[in-house]
Amino acid sequence: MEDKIKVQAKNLTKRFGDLLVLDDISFDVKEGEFLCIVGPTGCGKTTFLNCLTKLFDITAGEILVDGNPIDCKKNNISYILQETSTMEWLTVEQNVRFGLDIKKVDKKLADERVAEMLEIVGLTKFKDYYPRQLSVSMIQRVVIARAFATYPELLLMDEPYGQLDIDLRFKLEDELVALWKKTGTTIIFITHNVEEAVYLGERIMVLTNKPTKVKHILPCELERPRDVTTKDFVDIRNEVTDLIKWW
Ligand SMILES: Nc1ncnc2c1ncn2[C@@H]1O[C@H](COP(=O)(O)OP(=O)(O)OP(=O)(O)O)[C@@H](O)[C@H]1O
Repeated sequence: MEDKIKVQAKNLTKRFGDLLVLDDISFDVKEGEFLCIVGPTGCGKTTFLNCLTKLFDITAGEILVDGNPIDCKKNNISYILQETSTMEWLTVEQNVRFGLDIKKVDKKLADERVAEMLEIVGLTKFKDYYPRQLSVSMIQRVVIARAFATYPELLLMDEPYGQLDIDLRFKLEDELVALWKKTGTTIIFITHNVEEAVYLGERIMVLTNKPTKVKHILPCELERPRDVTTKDFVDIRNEVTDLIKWW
């Protein structure tokens, strides 16, 4: 069976005045895929996400979700940024439930979803805590559980773990993979970190310097959980590292 295309960038161009940032970019993201995007600082990774969510107007070309321009009322999209945080005045459980309430999901299903999400990220015992009582890692877990609770069709992640130390990052990445498998969500994950891209992605898209084009898209079909010390892992990591020698 042919893979269904979830997101399609067609000849996407974005300028800010005279500054050409995205230069005629075309690529597809398959439904249920985990795509990692790596590219040099300032090449337009965040700009791409902002074009996708219609925060920015596109100069030329288009981005389609399921073959149509995105409709933020109809499409169920979650977005996690580096600085995304919890809602301080809500408990862990209420934070995770937030999107379900907005979407007026039936109470029984919402209860099940919240319980399921809290279980996967290991926060069941802390469901009545407030964010101020939690560690940094627990807050990150609330954020991710909240993002997945509605089983979004598309999750956009912009350097969510850039500031975290490596042990914690690996744990959160494993939970992210577990949630992705559980929900079947299509994920577009932006990172500067090549190892993180190879640990997570099913394909890795490497961008050039501005004006930005797609330099290469590599498959990354390693078994999960991935082991960063295996030859296959190191080979892909080296290949991506060679591709991102932007200088
Ligand atoms: N609203 C805006 N107005 C004008 N220029 C902008 C705007 N947003 C982004 N830019 C410019 O577009 C380029 C791409 O920025 P963007 O933040 O998308 O890059 P990035 O790849 O996400 O960067 P980083 O790796 O630092 O996260 C930069 O040169 C930036 O200065």
